[in-house]
Amino acid sequence: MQIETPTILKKIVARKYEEIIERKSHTPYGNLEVAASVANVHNAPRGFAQALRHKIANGQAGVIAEIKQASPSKGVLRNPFLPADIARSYEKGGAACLSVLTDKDFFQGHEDFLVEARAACQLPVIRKDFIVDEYQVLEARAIGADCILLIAACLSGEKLRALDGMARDLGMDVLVEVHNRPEMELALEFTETELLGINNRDLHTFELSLDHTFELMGSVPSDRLIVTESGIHTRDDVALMREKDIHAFLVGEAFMRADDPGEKLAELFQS
Ligand SMILES: O=P(O)(O)OC[C@@H](O)[C@@H](O)c1c[nH]c2ccccc12
Repeated sequence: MQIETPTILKKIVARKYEEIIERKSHTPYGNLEVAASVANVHNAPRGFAQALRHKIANGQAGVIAEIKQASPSKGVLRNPFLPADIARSYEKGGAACLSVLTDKDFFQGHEDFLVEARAACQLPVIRKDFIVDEYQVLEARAIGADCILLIAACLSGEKLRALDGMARDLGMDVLVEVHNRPEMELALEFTETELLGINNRDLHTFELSLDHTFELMGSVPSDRLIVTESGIHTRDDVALMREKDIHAFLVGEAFMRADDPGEKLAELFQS
């Protein structure tokens, strides 16, 4: 199946392929394999999906709290930006998991931010990046990631299958992100993912509508966990989702703009 790749995403992914070539010449695959097996001893996967399920089983929302300095649509979101402090604040505020942007060129992220954030708390962490190559999956585990994001809009079915399988072999969970029906079908056909992210942000236009989640949720098998992504800003947004039986959330901007991100999390999600 051929899926149209949105424009900004095209730009990001084109740059990503260049970046991967640079990285491969700097750190050979073999070195990363060693680093990944060391990580499996010293930074064993913390169970990302399990942490979400655990919160939800206790009647709470499962919140993946994002650590993101900037975004292409909103520019700089937080300054100063201290990943370890933010991680501790999120843990205190009741987050289930963390999401750390590692893309440099478009989100001002860095692998070090993931390492610092994870070391500062007990929470499982997803590497948030544009993953299109096995090298990045290995790299994710090498820096301690517990989960990776795979964006269906920039991957073929075969590539999705390969990257999903590799992440699982390394002990990580996978969050597959979709934002329309063909992408949803691709995710369900080619991956074994338990976690299906529905992005409320249209990657063509940056336009946001929580209706994306409602429109797509009906085609998700009941054994999967839907994560509603982007554009959650108020207690009303949260209540609306929970009324429709959506209990897992990925939230960035609303927390990043708050003085105390963890306090903001508690304010939005405490019942
Ligand atoms: O900041 P928001 O609107 O709360 O959104 C968080 C998250 O969903 C968003 O950062 C995101 C969703 N999918 C992505 C893919 C790549 C980079 C970023 C993202």
